[in-house]
Amino acid sequence: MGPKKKMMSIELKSEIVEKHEQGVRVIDLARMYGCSTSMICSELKQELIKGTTPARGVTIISKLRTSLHEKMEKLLIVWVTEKQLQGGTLTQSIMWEKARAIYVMDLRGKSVFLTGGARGLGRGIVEELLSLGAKVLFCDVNVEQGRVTEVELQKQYGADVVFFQEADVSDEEQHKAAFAAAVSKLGVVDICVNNAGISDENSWEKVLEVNTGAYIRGSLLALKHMRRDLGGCGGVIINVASLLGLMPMATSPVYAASKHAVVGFTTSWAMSPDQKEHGVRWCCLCPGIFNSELLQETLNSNRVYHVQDVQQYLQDHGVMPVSQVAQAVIKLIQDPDNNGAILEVSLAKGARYRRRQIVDRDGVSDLVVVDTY
Ligand SMILES: NC(=O)c1ccc[n+]([C@@H]2O[C@H](COP(=O)([O-])OP(=O)(O)OC[C@H]3O[C@@H](n4cnc5c(N)ncnc54)[C@H](O)[C@@H]3O)[C@@H](O)[C@H]2O)c1
Ligand SMILES: CCCCC/C=C\C=C\[C@H](O)C/C=C\C/C=C\CCCC(=O)O
Repeated sequence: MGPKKKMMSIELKSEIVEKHEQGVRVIDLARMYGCSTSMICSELKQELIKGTTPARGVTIISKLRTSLHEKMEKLLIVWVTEKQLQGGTLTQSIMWEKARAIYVMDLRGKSVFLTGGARGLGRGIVEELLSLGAKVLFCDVNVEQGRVTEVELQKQYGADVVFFQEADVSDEEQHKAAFAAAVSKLGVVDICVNNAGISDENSWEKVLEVNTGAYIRGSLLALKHMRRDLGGCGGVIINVASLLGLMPMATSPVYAASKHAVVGFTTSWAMSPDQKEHGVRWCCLCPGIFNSELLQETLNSNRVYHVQDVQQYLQDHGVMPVSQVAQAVIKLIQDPDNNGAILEVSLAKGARYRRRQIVDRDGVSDLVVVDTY
């Protein structure tokens, strides 16, 4: 016979639920009440789904309003009152801007692990994060460039806020060691950006290893570290895919396959019924072509088919600067309500959330498209 399950009184259960709503972590509740974290999780879950009716659904949703939401509303009211006392003019759009500024995730002191930060978009994202007060450990296979970038950024932002770690993310041990270095240097990883990518139609195994395999491994490493129900602090996982994760392109079948896989993986994890307990938010970035070394190297090689079509396209349409795409990553990170989001970025239309497709499980032809976020 296995160990007897510890019984909990209704009073004790509601005390636990109340403490959890006030922000006490699952692991601390387990310590406080002398039981396992899984027992606490199952009590919290049962409480949430027990006897759900439309009216109760509304109550549950209003319970999900965190103390953070309330704190933000209070800050906004104080700000509006002060403005009115000073006789300032307040338009709806000014208030909206301020509400957004209060609402977005504050990056000061947040810790980030990013892959492929030596140059290109990775470096651009690191710079944006540092300018907003975050601390970053980035890894890269290009040691020489990684060190140069580290020195330049340390000079600008401080020696204790940005670190480089050599790692080829297609190598499991190196990738894990780089993530562990981030935890050890920064204390915790709040945000994980999987960005390192390559484009080479002559080498499909390598492309899948770097663009897909390492993204899956990196996401799972981050999830395990961040999961609130396992004692972590929650967090955000951003996977840099591509417009070619959403559409086909004759130039790049392998690359497109590698990026479609990332979108499928990320958006599927975002749908986990346990997502609220994990406290981990999943998002995809899908940019069009931007001006990085990867683009230049690809255009000067035989790594894509019909390269002259790409050159023509770029001549006709132009190309985005890295900074525009890096700022879109910040938008994704800062919006606290966008779990499962796909943010497209293009020169023609800027950064736009992709409208969500609700696909009937009997088939995908009758799409229902809904606006979200
Ligand atoms: N450039 C574009 O037009 C474009 C468009 C959409 C999406 N993307 C994606 O954006 C991401 C960044 O691309 P970029 O244009 O800045 O490329 P980039 O080549 O300029 O920078 C990528 C960085 O990743 C590093 N890297 C590559 N393989 C690695 C590995 N195995 N381990 C560790 N580091 C590795 C490189 O050394 C480099 O520093 C990629 O995932 C790419 O697929 C690029
Ligand atoms: C298209 C192959 C060019 C190869 C350049 C190297 C890597 C870049 C890969 C990108 O992920 C490609 C992304 C999108 C290309 C697709 C459509 C272009 C639309 C561009 C726009 O509106 O900005």
